[in-house]
Amino acid sequence: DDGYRLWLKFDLITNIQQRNSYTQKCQFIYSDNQEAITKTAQKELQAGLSGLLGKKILILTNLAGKKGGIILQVIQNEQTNQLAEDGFSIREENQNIVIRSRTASGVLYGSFAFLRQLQSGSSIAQINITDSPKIKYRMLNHWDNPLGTIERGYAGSSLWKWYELPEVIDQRYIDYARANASIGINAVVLNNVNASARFLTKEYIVKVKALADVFRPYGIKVFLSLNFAAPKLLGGAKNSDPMAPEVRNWWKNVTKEIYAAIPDFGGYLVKANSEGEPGPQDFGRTHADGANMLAQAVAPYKGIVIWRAFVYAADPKGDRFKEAYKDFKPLDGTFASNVLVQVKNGPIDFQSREPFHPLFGAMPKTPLAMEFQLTQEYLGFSTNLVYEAPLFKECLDSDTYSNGKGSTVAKIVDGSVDNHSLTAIAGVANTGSDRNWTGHLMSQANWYAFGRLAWNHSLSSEQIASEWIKMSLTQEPKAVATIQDLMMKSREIYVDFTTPLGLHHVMGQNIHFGPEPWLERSARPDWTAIYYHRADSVGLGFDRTSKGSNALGLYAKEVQTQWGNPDTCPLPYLLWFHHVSWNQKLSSGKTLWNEFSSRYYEGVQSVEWMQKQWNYVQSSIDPQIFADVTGRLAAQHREALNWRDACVLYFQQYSKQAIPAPYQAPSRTLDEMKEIVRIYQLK
Ligand SMILES: CO[C@H]1[C@H](O)[C@@H](O)[C@H](O)O[C@@H]1C(=O)O
Repeated sequence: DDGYRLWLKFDLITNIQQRNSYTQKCQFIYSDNQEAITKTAQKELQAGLSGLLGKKILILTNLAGKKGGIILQVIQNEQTNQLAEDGFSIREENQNIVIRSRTASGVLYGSFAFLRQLQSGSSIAQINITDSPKIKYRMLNHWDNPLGTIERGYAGSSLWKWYELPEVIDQRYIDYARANASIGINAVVLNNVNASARFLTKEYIVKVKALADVFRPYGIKVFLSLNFAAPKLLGGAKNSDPMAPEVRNWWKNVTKEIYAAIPDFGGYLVKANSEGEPGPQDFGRTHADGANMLAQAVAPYKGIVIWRAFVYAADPKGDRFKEAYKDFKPLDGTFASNVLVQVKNGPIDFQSREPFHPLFGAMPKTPLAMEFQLTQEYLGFSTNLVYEAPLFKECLDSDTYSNGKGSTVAKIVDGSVDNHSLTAIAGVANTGSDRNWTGHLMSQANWYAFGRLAWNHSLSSEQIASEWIKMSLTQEPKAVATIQDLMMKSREIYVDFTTPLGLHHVMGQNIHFGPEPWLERSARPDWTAIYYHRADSVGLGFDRTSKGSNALGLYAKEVQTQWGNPDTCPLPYLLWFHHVSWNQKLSSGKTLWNEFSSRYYEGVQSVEWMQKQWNYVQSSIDPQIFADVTGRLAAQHREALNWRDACVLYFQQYSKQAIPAPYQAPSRTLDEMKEIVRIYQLK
């Protein structure tokens, strides 16, 4: 069905003139390279072209001077040496279209890029495209658990059926690999960073190998998240101290076993000393000690270690914003050369809007990987339409000024500012066993956008949306424009009805899709809402200037200037950095209270606007998809009303001011809202 096929639909092109013009140039496929990945490229081209053109396109075994077809060429020459590894060119030469790269993977990406031209109706006359990935490892991180659940997964259960593997190979594994390859994703971490040690057992290594064998012909490397206490849990070691020879040996041996089964295994992803996970600090060692021990174990096989910087200690008087910086910045320059430190886009935790993480630009001697979250933990799960490309771009385009103007986060991550060739970007996957993969059909666009931006972070959100819509939903120009507009506004709309003006972390303790701004008690002080919003009779927001926590001081001077003055700080970041009084006039001309409370109402109205816009495109959309998205928008509207009523009523207790005209006070009371949230969270 339509949802399952993602953006790889390849239905017959109905415009006959256009189809004929393509057919003329796509009469056959030929390759003189027979690597497995090149064969995949041939097969994908054949399937795609045959669907689009409505006739079987043959794969030739002998070119014999034929013209009018597609030639795949893996070759090292002056031209391909100009491209990054896996870069490609697509050119018309001697009346054939040549897709050329230094690597078979490059030819595969070129083939999908070529298909994309046809799928979106672009001209291929005198085609001349060169394209190279800006980042080396373009990864999905699955937070999948061995028993099939997914941490923060909202699209069904895990794709990996561990109990059936290695004997049973589900067709879905192959379809998943195709989808990734089509957007340039070349690495996959199979399991949750809150990791079970069982993935390092013999029993599981053969299962992982089975998946690696499926993914290899699509150019995808497999990684595992590891449990740092595994030597003790599995190996019977006394403890897991990374300086203990017994422990180091254990890792060496298990790594050897993995590489014996999977020679191109990518390496390890590690969450250590974070949220209760074990780590080197348990033994008085540093993150670098832990990472370097593992780096040494994988180095003989050219593996890498990706060490997460998502750490924060329980200090009720401190500022969680600063924790990772405090732990990691001093370690810059002490990591082995095959270690990357993976940093979330923002300093807290995947909120609907965060300033960029202050570690970007602060560790020039260490390659930093970006971690985005595709799964919508704080973006309305799978009932809310939130197109994430603008969120990703906002972070990637932020200037750290670490090495002068233009040292954007993107250029830190792609290695160009500090001259790193080991580079990576990760997206926490939003896939699951649902028929349409992502729960909300429109969330497929987030998977797609992540892949496209991982390849080329300078693409615009608009362009990516338009590509995706044309391949996934419709090519009817008015519908494309309407849906694109709706997607482009969707993230800001979500921010408005949940956490406007830089408010953050006021979601339910358990229901991250709903509000709980009144939350005062939690297992950890820095998990409560009141820790973050700091509402009082004077105003609202977390003072992170030098008069407050001074988290702002972690950024370059230029950034401090941008955000440090409450009168000039852009409104989207205001409450991230300032405690602003309720009556303060903002740059919008309204007082804080009026602007803040109005945003909730405008946000709800905007959801109604999205519903209307979606209705306009009905005739251009597959009926099942149309109905499903219609239903989800209605659910989103219900949730938006909950956010609005809960938040304006709660914060009104502090502002003690009326809801500004023309808006009307909610018809529900604060106690009623608390009861709704309480019941949601009952076990
Ligand atoms: C995997 O655990 C997650 C946790 O579920 C999630 O609420 C938070 O976003 O971050 C953690 C992390 O990124 O480690």
